[in-house]
Amino acid sequence: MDVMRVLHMVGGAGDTSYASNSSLQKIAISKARSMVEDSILNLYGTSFQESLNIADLGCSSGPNTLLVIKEIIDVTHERCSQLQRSMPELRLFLNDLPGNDFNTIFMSLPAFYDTLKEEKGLPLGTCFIAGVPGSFYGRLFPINFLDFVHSSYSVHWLSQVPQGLQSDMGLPLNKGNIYMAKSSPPAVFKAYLDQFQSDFSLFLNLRSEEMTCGGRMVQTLMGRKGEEPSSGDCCHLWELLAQALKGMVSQGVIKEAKLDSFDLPWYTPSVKELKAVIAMEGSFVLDQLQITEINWDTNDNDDSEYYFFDKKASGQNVAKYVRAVTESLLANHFGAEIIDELFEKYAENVGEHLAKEKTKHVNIIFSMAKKV
Ligand SMILES: C[S@@+](CC[C@H](N)C(=O)[O-])C[C@H]1O[C@@H](n2cnc3c(N)ncnc32)[C@H](O)[C@@H]1O
Repeated sequence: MDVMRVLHMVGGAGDTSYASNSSLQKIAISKARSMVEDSILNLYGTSFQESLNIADLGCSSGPNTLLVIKEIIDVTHERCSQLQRSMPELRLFLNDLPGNDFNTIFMSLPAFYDTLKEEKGLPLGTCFIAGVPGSFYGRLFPINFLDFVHSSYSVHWLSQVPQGLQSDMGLPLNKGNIYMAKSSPPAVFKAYLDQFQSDFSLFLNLRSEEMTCGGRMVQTLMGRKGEEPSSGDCCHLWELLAQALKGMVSQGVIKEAKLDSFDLPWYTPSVKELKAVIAMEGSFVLDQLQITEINWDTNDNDDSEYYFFDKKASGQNVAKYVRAVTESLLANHFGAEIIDELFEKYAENVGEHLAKEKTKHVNIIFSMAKKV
């Protein structure tokens, strides 16, 4: 599968779109806010440049896309007001793969510029927003260009399904699974880790070329707390999806060989694995790093005493946001006609699981500066 060509979040604003089903990622963005603020203040508060070039990598389309941009504009604006300086010109670049729904973003820009003017008194000509289609596993910007890079929930996507998931005879090694699972053989864990190390190292190397010395980066990735590669906090979500697919194999809706040849281009690193790649690649100094957790059921994240668990509603909530991010890959491999049924089964599996055990996603948020 050519991941860079096939992968895209469900576009538009319909019931199954990413725009309507990205509450998980919205919570993740809010958890990284203080690190973004610190990085921008560090960057701008010492240099007072006339312009800042800023990129959001893997911006997708929907409310979150402009949320991050608004946060960056707000913090720069507040800082300038405190210092009684005029705003630098902000050049904001929204990057995603070419299949991303950039049209929806572009159509929302006039209203966004109006909001900036009404809320902040920022006239047109203070912020320039542009789309940059392309893979962040390739060069996207000129040399020494970017002052700040942000990326949330994107770099855990690998550039390709790892090589090495087949035996020498070409037989699938990860039979019945779609990601690293407890029943996966060691070669599968190795193949996934190798791919992550090579992709993340390439990502850092490319950004180090594009970023200015002292330029800053803030990233949020889904990760795992422990070193055990198939631990529940990162893999169970996919084991339940594999279970739903297996059910469809038993019913004869999907061929077993089709399931055996599908693996997700995705990796949830541990902090140790992440730090090792940053150190080995060598272009960046790690500044802050934090682990946060978000309940799978995103309606249950404000610790409200008024939250009542509803197995069906919780299962459907999780299934909707998982569908919004994986539908393009699954439909490409298994056919679009299985998707509705698959996610009905998946919602049931997730509901059953959550009835037994409240489960959380693990996020690693970190900030780095490019070495001078
Ligand atoms: C789950 S979305 C996150 C979107 C947004 N940052 C948010 O937090 O809501 C992940 C995005 O990363 C993008 N992505 C994955 N691999 C990419 C790559 N190699 N280059 C650029 N974008 C990529 C996907 O297309 C998708 O839009």
